[in-house]
Parts: sequence; structure tokens; C-alpha cells
Amino acid sequence: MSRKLTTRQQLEELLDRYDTFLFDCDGVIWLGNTLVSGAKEALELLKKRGKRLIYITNNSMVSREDYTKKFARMGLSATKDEVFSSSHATATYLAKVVNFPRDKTVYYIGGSGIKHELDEAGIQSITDEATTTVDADELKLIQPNPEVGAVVFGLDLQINYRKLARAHVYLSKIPGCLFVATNTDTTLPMDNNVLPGCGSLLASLIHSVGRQPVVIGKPNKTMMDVIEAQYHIDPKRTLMVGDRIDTDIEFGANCGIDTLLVLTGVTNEAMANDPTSTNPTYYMDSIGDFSQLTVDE
Ligand SMILES: O=C(O)[C@H](O)[C@H](O)COP(=O)(O)O
Ligand SMILES: [Mg+2]
Repeated sequence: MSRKLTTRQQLEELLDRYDTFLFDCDGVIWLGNTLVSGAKEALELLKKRGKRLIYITNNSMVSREDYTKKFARMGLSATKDEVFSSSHATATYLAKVVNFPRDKTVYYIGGSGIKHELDEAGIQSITDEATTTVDADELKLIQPNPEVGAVVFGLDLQINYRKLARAHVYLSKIPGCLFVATNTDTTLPMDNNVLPGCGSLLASLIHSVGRQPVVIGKPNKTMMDVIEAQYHIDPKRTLMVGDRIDTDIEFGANCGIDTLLVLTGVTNEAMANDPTSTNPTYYMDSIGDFSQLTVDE
């Protein structure tokens, strides 16, 4: 059974128990380009209390570098070393786990984050434009490209049939072509809408090629492996804060760390205690509620 945190005493006890806070981004700190009310103050308060904040997002559309610029645009501050995205984890997986051959290239569907992180990892990549309409004649020209050694799929707001067709041909006809997905979130919480997420777009390619990809993002431990390559993490003193049960909360459970679910993203209160899914250690309406800790300060 998950405990709802509502009082100052409960929040003070929480801060006594944990030194490191792993923060999910979409649905926790912001919704699209809209800051969650009180999020800025909450992060500042935790820093003031000497807590270590690490940001861990399944959103692969932008690189860590670009994420630090988004933090700045939102009036927040985060260094590149404090941000871990699924695009970065995917590039790290290909470079360090797979040891992806440097004479091969990656065909990716997704945003600039995938390209920039692959570049930084020294891995060549290509994709397709989405600016022109797709006609049947060009589809006849799609052939397996022997230089391609992997297809990487990430959230792509410019997805189109050309990209799916090329990925389908590469995955179906290039022997040994790896299939890697940055994450499988079914929905994307935006400013005033919940929209189709990476996992929902990925499903069409999985369906057509009849293959499951290696998935990098939360709830898989790969993201924690990448963090632990940079930081010492004491699981007993670390708290994962997220808005999605099947990624953030399950990630915490997989990594043996406690979890705090917030209801500002894709999950409502009834889901917090659903006996059929992983329950968080705690839940609260919003990280903005940390503001109770500043009362009478
Ligand atoms: O569809 C997606 O890719 C996800 O909804 C989105 O990127 C999740 O990001 P997070 O909540 O892990 O910051
Ligand atoms: Mg989220």
C-alpha cells in the first residue's frame, strides 16, 4: 500500500531518509513547455537542504546538452552531468555494451537528441527527411543498406511512412541488424494534453517486422548502469520521483530504490494503489507540495 504524503512532518521525514533524488522530467517538473506549479521552488529547496538531484528522462528527442538549455529556458538550472536521457543511454549502450562497429552506421527514427548523442559517442547515423510527401515510386527504391548495422527508434514528432518503410526493410532484410528502442512510454504528457508516446509509435514497426527491440529507457536498469558509471548511488538513500508507474515506479523497483509517484503527469490517485500494478513507496499530488517545508522558515 502506498503512503500519500500531505503533511510537513511527512516531508521532513522524507528528506531525512534520502540524500539523492532521481527526478523524472515530463509530467513531474514540466508538461511540455509549461513548468509544474511550485516545481522550481521544490528543486531549489531540495538543493538548499543539500540533496543531490539527478534528472532521468525517457524523452529521447533532445540531447543532454539541449536539456540543460530547456532547464534554463524554464528558469531552472541543471548541468549536462546531472541529466540522463534515453538518447544518451542508447548511445552509451551501442558504444560500450554492443561495441557497435565504427565502420557501420545507425538508421534512426527520432529527434536530434539521438543524432547528437550518437555523434558524441563516435557512432555514425542517418535518417530520412519528413518535409516532403511520400510517393509510391520512391518506395520501390528502398533497398537494404549494408552499411546499416542498427535501427534506433525514439519519439519522433516528424514520423512518416518513408521512415517506417526504410526501418522495416533494414530490420527485415539486413542480416544481424540490431533493433533498439529508446523507450516504450505509451503516452506523452504535454502542456494541456496527453498525446501518443514513443511506445505507441514504435508499436507499428514492431507489428510490421514481427520483432521486439532492445529497450533502453526506464523501467530498464540500463539507465541506472549509465548513472552509476558516473555517480556512487546508495540505493537505501536514493528516491526515484516520477509520474508513470510502468516506467518510473517500476524502474525504482528494478533498481531496489524507493519511489515517489506524483499525480501531475499521466497517473491518477486510483492508479497509485492499483493492486494489479507496482505501487510506489509514497505518492503526492505534486512536487510543488514540497513548498510546505518552507512554511515558517
Ligand atoms: O513518449 C515519450 O517518449 C515519453 O512520454 C516521454 O518522453 C517521457 O519522458 P519522461 O517522463 O521520462 O521525462
Ligand atoms: Mg514522466
